[in-house]
Amino acid sequence: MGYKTYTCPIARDCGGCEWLAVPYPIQLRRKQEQAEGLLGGMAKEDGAALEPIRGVEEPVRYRHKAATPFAHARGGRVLCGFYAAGTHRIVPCESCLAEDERARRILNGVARVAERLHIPPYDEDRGVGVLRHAVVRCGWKTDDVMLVLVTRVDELRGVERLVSELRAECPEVTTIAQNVNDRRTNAILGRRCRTLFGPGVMHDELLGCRFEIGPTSFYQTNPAQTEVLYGLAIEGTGDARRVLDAYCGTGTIGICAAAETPGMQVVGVEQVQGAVACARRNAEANGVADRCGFVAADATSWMAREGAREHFDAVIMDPPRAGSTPEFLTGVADLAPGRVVYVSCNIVTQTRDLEILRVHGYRLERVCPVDMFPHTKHVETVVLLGRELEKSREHVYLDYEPSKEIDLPGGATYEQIKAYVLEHTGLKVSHLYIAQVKQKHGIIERECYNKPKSEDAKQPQCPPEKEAAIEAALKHFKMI
Ligand SMILES: C[S@@+](CC[C@H](N)C(=O)[O-])C[C@H]1O[C@@H](n2cnc3c(N)ncnc32)[C@H](O)[C@@H]1O
Repeated sequence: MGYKTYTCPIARDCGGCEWLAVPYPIQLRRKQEQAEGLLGGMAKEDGAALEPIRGVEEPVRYRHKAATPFAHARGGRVLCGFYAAGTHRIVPCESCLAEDERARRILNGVARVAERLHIPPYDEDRGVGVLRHAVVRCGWKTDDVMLVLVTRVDELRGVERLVSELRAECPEVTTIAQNVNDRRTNAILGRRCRTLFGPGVMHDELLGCRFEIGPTSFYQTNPAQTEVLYGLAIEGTGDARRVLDAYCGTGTIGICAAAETPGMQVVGVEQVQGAVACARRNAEANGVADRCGFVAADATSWMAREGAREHFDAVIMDPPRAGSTPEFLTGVADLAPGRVVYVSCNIVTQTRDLEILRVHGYRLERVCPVDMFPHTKHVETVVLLGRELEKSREHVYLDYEPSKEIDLPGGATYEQIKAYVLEHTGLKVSHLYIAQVKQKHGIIERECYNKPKSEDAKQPQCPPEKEAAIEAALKHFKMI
């Protein structure tokens, strides 16, 4: 076929690049099909464009973060590398073509130093030993390199010697942190950190903004494709003035959006305290602190407590693989932003969550897959949703005034009525039909919702079974 393919001496054993032998254009086609398989039906129903996947020119050296576990080997040797697919057997690796060249060299250097200084690797079966993992992150637009040593215990004997040997072995490293993970879990990082050398943080740049990254902060692994991903997300906010950046990490998307859009205000919500502290410093460093605020909280609890009182024109959400929660998504729908941009690294949970937003009147407008991890089956997607209500307002209800509706004692919003009818009868009812039934019962006056664009503009009449379903909902919400 003439396609370039890549080889790796440990490809057979290492579980990392499962599609390495597949030519890159075919990998992209498979990912496109994966996105179409899960999101295609919804996109078609909503009339949204499922755009071609954004791939890369040269699918190598794209990972700027790399990690290794450690294990004992005969003769006091310390092993590091990748776990063989589906096992906890370590496959040593000299150089990985997916990673920044510095990363593996540094991780192997850590193993050599641990061996020399007799620092025992963690034994996960017995829960003993000290050194669990090392994580290295290399700057894309900077020369910063952060090394994080993950240990089972706080105390590191001979720490000064350890640091000086690591610096001699890995001169590229600009900061070293220790992270303590004392839990018997597969999660790499624990909660406690301390700086062993250098500033304890590193910096990198995305879309012209400079970001501080801490040892436990989430920061995208593939920075070049992150710019593509963020560009799509920012484009998706349209002309929004006030934006919620939910699951914001170190504030990267919101800060890039605010830096690009004069006057835009951003509220970021993130559960990792350290990442929020970085986000605040990042907003300062990029001159947008007066327009960007960050809250350390679980997104769902924040939405229930504070979010419900806010107004946003657009919501960007970028949750972890597990996706969001029904409570958060319902909270978003209640806030009724004109646009929702859902960035995801797991289309399965994204599809589940999008269904909830659709029940509340949101419709897919664009679906953009992005390849963040060549040679793997992972695909990231940016889905842009608009509010059906906005469209109907524009097209049918020129004089619609939501405040009159929402202010009614015991009243429910149009979206709540629609959701109730759908849940109890399976019928989809439009804003217009609800308005007609409300008018029939004297809840609203004609002038406030229904002014045809022209004399001959057609208004379909609510069919009897939908009228009965809407009346049941109005009774349920004690509106009639
Ligand atoms: C996929 S990352 C996205 C971060 C950021 N948007 C970026 O591009 O760097 C998901 C983020 O959600 C945070 N997170 C996970 N669960 C959360 C929750 N329940 N509430 C708030 N943030 C959460 C994680 O700590 C992580 O920073």
